[in-house]
Amino acid sequence: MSSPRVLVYLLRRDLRLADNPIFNELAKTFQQSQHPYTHLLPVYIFAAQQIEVSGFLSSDSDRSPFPEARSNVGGFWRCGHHRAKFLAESVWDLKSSLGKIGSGLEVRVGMAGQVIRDLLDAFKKESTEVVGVWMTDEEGVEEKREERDVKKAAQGAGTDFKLWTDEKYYIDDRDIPFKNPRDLPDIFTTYRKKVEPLRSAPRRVLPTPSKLPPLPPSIPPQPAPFTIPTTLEATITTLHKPLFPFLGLTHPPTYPKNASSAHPFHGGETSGQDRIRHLITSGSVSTYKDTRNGMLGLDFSTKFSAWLALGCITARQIHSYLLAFEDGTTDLGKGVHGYGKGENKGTAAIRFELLWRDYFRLTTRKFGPRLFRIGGFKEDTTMSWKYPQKDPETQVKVTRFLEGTTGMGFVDASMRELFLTGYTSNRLRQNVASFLAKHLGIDWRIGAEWYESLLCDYDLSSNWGNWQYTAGVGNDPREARMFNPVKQAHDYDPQGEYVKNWVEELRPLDDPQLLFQPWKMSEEKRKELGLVGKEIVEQPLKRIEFHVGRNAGRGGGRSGRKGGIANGSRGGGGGGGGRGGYNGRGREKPRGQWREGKMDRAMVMMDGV
Ligand SMILES: Cc1cc2nc3c(=O)[nH]c(=O)nc-3n(C[C@H](O)[C@H](O)[C@H](O)COP(=O)(O)OP(=O)(O)OC[C@H]3O[C@@H](n4cnc5c(N)ncnc54)[C@H](O)[C@@H]3O)c2cc1C
Repeated sequence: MSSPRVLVYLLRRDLRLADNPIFNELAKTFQQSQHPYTHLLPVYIFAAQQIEVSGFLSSDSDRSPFPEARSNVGGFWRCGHHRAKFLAESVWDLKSSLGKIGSGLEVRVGMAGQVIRDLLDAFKKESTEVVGVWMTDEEGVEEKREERDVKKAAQGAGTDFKLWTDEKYYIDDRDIPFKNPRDLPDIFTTYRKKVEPLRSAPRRVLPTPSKLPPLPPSIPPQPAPFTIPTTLEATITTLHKPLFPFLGLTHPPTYPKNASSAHPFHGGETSGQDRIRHLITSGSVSTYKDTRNGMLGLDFSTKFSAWLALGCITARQIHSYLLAFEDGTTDLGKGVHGYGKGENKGTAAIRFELLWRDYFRLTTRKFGPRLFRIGGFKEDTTMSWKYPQKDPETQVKVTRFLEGTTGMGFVDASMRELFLTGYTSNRLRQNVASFLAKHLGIDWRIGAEWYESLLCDYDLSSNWGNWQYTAGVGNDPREARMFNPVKQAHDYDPQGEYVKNWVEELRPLDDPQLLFQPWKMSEEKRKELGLVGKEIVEQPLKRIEFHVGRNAGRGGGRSGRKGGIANGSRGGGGGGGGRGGYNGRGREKPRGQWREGKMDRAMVMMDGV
């Protein structure tokens, strides 16, 4: 038998078998009688700069050679418990799928360049030829550095290196209507118009391989001081070990009795695909536009984001399922509202949102490190931010913001939901970001970093781009936009069900006004509920005088807001018709009035537009 020729495929945020350009190429070449490699080694690395890996140390006396994976501004763990779990599940799901078609997946920890160097050295020692190292590209400063390091390691070992484009976005890179990233329009709508009609924009999905080259006969082990667990459960425990207790919070939110999570999903291509099929067969894709501003339940929005972020599914796969449903070309969804009837406002709205994701990714390509700077893409130095590191009062506010005890019911419920489930809806993300950046005037990057730590669906471009957008330093043409979290709560959570779900101590209250701003409670009520002395009641970080208008609350709640501002509104990133999008109906008249003590007059008080 001839000696093995190994190809290494370093997986990153492309954790899927289907519609994967590299696996597709490997499967195709492997079918040919002559192929340049005999074995394939798929490798996934828990990257030490982004995920704390000290839990993988072989013994308690070992020390990690890497600095702690903490964020720059707030010092938070960069990958918190929810995403660590979702990621481990995604890696293990792919490992299992690869195992079923004659391959497998090796897991490593460390810095990518070093891991590849160690691997190539070890193969060399046992005289195994490695013919190439392949990986897909990602936007982002660290990600680009990783690519350069891996390339250097491969070339240093005399091995070919190839960087592939991961085709997980809606519009294929080859079809973007400009070559130079600098030519990306600074306004989403301008970009959208260049790539419409969206329904015919994506390329076809690639076939799923049914057979891949085998793993090499001998695989070098993970070098000391780390040991790789052999089960999913052990991997999750290992990733979680350094993160507790409670990501550093002194008073972390506790799970309210019977609270329902909007994100009980598991990571991996298998569950991601199941989710797409579920939304088709339940008809949720057709109702999406009316429900997408909901906050409670599983299906008000697609929840595709976490799978998309890790590349477990691709945007064009979603598009292709939608096409089949709209055209009635498969039986999936047969009999369901909208089946075989062409594009409807729900399916069009999903495409529209997926394009936002593409767009934010392209802004990262255009602006590079400006993504993380306080002045944002705009390099705006005119805003005066409050920094917790410089001011103890701001530090206290930040802690209360993170723990969900600001006294602004809508914001607190969302921050608790985020901490406890790893998800919070787009509507809430906009309100939370606006509250931190515009009402409290605090360094918006604290919020972006906390989201990075906690969101299951954390995505570099969507997260930082949206935070910038809402903070007024990014790509929002109306930078003075500001959400009124009280009005938003009345509009989108008229009965206060969402706030009650997550802020348990307020559940006995019936009046939404008190749920949204508990400081409005009478002394008597405070005593009755045992809330005397509690910060959320006695020391709100913000008081907003808001008087409910005649129509407030109409049509809100779980099913979104029929006839309300939701249909024509969208704050930071993620659009709606009001910005010239699909089926926009424009903006509704404000239904309440609000006033705030020291509000910057230059700011426009927005109701969610
Ligand atoms: C401050 C802030 C931070 C955010 N951080 C992230 C993040 O880290 N990762 C992330 O995927 N999204 C982020 N978003 C965007 C959006 O909130 C989520 O994509 C969405 O809530 C995920 O739920 P869903 O999949 O049910 O969305 P749906 O409403 O069902 O939308 C379908 C898909 O469209 C894309 N999408 C929708 N809205 C946006 C948007 N505004 N920007 C970019 N893509 C969008 C997502 O891929 C989403 O899965 C952020 C938004 C804000 C305001």
